[in-house]
Amino acid sequence: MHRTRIKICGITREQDLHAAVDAGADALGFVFYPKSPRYVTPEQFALLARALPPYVSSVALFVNPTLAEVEAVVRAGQVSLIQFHGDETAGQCAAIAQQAGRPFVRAYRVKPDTAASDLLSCELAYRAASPWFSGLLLDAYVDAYGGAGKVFDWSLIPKELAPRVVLSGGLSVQNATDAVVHVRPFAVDISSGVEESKGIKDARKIAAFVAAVRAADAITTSEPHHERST
Ligand SMILES: O=C(O)c1ccccc1NCC(=O)[C@H](O)[C@H](O)COP(=O)(O)O
Repeated sequence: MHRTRIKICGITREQDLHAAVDAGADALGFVFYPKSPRYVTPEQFALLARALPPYVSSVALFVNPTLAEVEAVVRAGQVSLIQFHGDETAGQCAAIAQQAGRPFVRAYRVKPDTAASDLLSCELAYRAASPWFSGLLLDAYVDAYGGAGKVFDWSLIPKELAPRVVLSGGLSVQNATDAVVHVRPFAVDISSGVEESKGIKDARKIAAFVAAVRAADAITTSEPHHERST
């Protein structure tokens, strides 16, 4: 049975970390962008990371970081993966990931006029730039670097790319089935859709989202690929 990986992003409290782990999340995201309402300091992360159980990945999110900023987080607590959300070039991501000794995901903010070839060539360029490149996270292009709760047009995602991407941007329990059944991404990522307020997660929304994704996985396992509705 296909199992869509799930990342719950923007964790700021230990109770929310436990809620996400208990619900069955595969990865937790921690935001190190000071302007974000979900920002945690390396010191806060150090305490949160000690509560992570084995085999749950921790993803450290940055916007145009220096190597020193990334290394401070990697030293503070267990970081499985770096996620770049700013205007970093492939070379900058590669250099920081190499120095930090961590794989990385490149966030790509999809515009209405983004072509399939843009996404495919971006993935190719990053794969060529670094053995530490893990994949693309596709998010909506809005006036924020991330965490905006906005959906982009999923029909822009090339079918051959979908199984390798993290689908992000405005996901919720309401659109989780559509996302999994019609896009069939490797993973989904959610922040706003499981919050009671920015940075404060709602355990019931987390559990409902994970359950919806798992139910959709059961559908895709039993049925051929559906044409996308959006
Ligand atoms: O979440 C933030 O506040 C944030 C700030 C700056 C850069 C990235 C940020 N989040 C990145 C994520 O991976 C979010 O989960 C992703 O953008 C989806 O967010 P949402 O649309 O709210 O589910």
